[in-house]
Amino acid sequence: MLISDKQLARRVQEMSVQIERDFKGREMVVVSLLNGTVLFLADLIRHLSLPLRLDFIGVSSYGHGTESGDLVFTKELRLDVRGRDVLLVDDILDTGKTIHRVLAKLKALKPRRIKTCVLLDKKARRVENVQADYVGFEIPDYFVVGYGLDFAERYRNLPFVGVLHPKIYKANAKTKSPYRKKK
Ligand SMILES: O=P(O)(O)OC[C@H]1O[C@H](OP(=O)(O)OP(=O)(O)O)[C@H](O)[C@@H]1O
Ligand SMILES: Nc1nc2[nH]cnc2c(=O)[nH]1
Repeated sequence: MLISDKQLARRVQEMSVQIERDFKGREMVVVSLLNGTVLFLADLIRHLSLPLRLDFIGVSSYGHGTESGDLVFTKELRLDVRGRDVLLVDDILDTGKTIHRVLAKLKALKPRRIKTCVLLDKKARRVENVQADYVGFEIPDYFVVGYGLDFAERYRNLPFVGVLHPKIYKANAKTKSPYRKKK
């Protein structure tokens, strides 16, 4: 275990206080990245008493492994963010490729401002020059699972953040993808 459920709860609450202070006075649009943010997002927004609208972008690049690959968009944003204050939420900032691409996509929609919020920041593997405005925890270079984060779609339901033992992903390296085959 790297971060316990109690530590997560305390930090998420602290982050919500910071966000409320910065977004006061205007309705915000929370844009959350699927699938990894489910638990973090649910806990974060229940602490926000500001008016907000919520939408999702589906984006995936890790497939069933532990290395970033091609980025695939699985769901597009539906809310209009033009002129709006946007809070972009993701579970982890690692190479930065996901947030970098999503930010470019969002900026093209002309929001008034975008702030980024991530639960975990793994600086050691950064490839793109991106930083988040709100960070829950900086973590070392481990492949982590739980509290929404998966390995091959498993472990998202763990209430804490844990480090995946290398023997698990090494053993899985030769197994089939959990995804449906394209017809
Ligand atoms: O900074 P990066 O190296 O781009 O990595 C971060 C992204 O990787 C994970 O997504 P994943 O592709 O595993 O999809 P998921 O959210 O459905 O698990 C995670 O949820 C982030 O969005
Ligand atoms: N589950 C999981 N997804 C990631 N995406 C980028 N880094 C990670 C990680 O450490 N764990």
